[in-house]
Amino acid sequence: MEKKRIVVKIGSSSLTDAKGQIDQEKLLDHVHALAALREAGHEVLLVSSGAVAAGFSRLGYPTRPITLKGKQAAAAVGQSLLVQSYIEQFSQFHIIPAQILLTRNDFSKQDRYKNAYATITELLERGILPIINENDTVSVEELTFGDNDMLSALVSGLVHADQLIILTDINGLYDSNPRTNPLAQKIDYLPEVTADMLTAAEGTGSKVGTGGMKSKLMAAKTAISLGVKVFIGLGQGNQKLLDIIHGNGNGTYIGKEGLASINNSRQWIAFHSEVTGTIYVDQGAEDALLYKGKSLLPAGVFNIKGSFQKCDVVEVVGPNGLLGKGEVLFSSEEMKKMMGKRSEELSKDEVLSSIVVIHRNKWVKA
Ligand SMILES: Nc1ncnc2c1ncn2[C@@H]1O[C@H](COP(=O)(O)OP(=O)(O)O)[C@@H](O)[C@H]1O
Ligand SMILES: N[C@@H](CCC(=O)OP(=O)(O)O)C(=O)O
Repeated sequence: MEKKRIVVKIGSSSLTDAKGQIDQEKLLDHVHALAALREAGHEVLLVSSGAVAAGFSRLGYPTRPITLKGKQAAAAVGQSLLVQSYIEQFSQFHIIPAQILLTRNDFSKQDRYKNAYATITELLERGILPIINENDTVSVEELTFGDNDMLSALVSGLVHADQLIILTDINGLYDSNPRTNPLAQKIDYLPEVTADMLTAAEGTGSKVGTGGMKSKLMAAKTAISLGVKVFIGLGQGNQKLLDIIHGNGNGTYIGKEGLASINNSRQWIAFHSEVTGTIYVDQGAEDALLYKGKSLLPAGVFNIKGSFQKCDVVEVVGPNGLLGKGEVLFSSEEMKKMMGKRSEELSKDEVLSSIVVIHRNKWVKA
């Protein structure tokens, strides 16, 4: 049997009740299934929502709070209750969980991103089961992942998972919301996430969850572009996750077979980096970058905008518009002196150790 790396995301509605209590029976069902997946030899990471939903009633809120401070306070209480339940339930299977709380900044700063990867890999190598959630108590609205569906997609890419399983309270994607349209048809397989599908998934989800089906589909789109196939749906009993990875799950499978994984440098540039400048290139450079798989050389650059440092990420614009993003090997000041010059002229300059502006391994197409 081939050992797989699986990320399982469990939504609030699959862990808690509407009154704001952890549903221990539901949680135990998930724990059983996660343990069975490991027992079968697979590596497992869990992205668990439910902190706000598990915490709000203890603070005296009648429903899930809507203010930022209310959600953060509820998450602070609920996260520890959740992890306490996981530790207790996993102990029956001799599985040691590790709590990892991430913020958007942990992805956008490259050193933190690399560090998160190293730590998670170390935990997996030592047989620990990482339980990941957003660090809700310190995340501010503009700096969040949006929801845990997107967090789970980004985590799947980071760890090069074979599959992302999003467990929710409905058996997959329908062509319109089945809670409001009794004629809605279930979709068993989706090769890719289209704009039409995103429209079909509009509408709010449960009272305790956040994003509804649309946020799951947007996450699926991201996971697929990171090379990870996705399942969205539900199941019951300890075999449910094994059934899902064997193609017998009750839900929607998304993504074609044989998706290519993307290395972490490229993932970081494409999805997490902050762009600090723009480089304008001519037709020859556009062809080299887009169709010939080559690095960008100074001769093809005719203008730059913004102030950037070596190793910053910049956008590259060609005669036909935005081409992509890449890690630049010279600062904007150095670039001003270099642009338009042919490599032979530049290599005479001993100050410059390299004449590549953006290396092809640190470049991603738009
Ligand atoms: N096209 C659709 N297909 C399936 N579910 C949909 C669709 N549009 C909206 N939904 C809603 O999305 C809900 C799942 O999202 P949500 O409650 O946020 O789950 P979770 O808490 O698991 O993240 C479903 O219960 C359903 O009401
Ligand atoms: N970090 C939040 C996640 C909220 C969230 O995305 O919930 P869900 O839509 O149920 O996955 C929490 O733990 O409550």
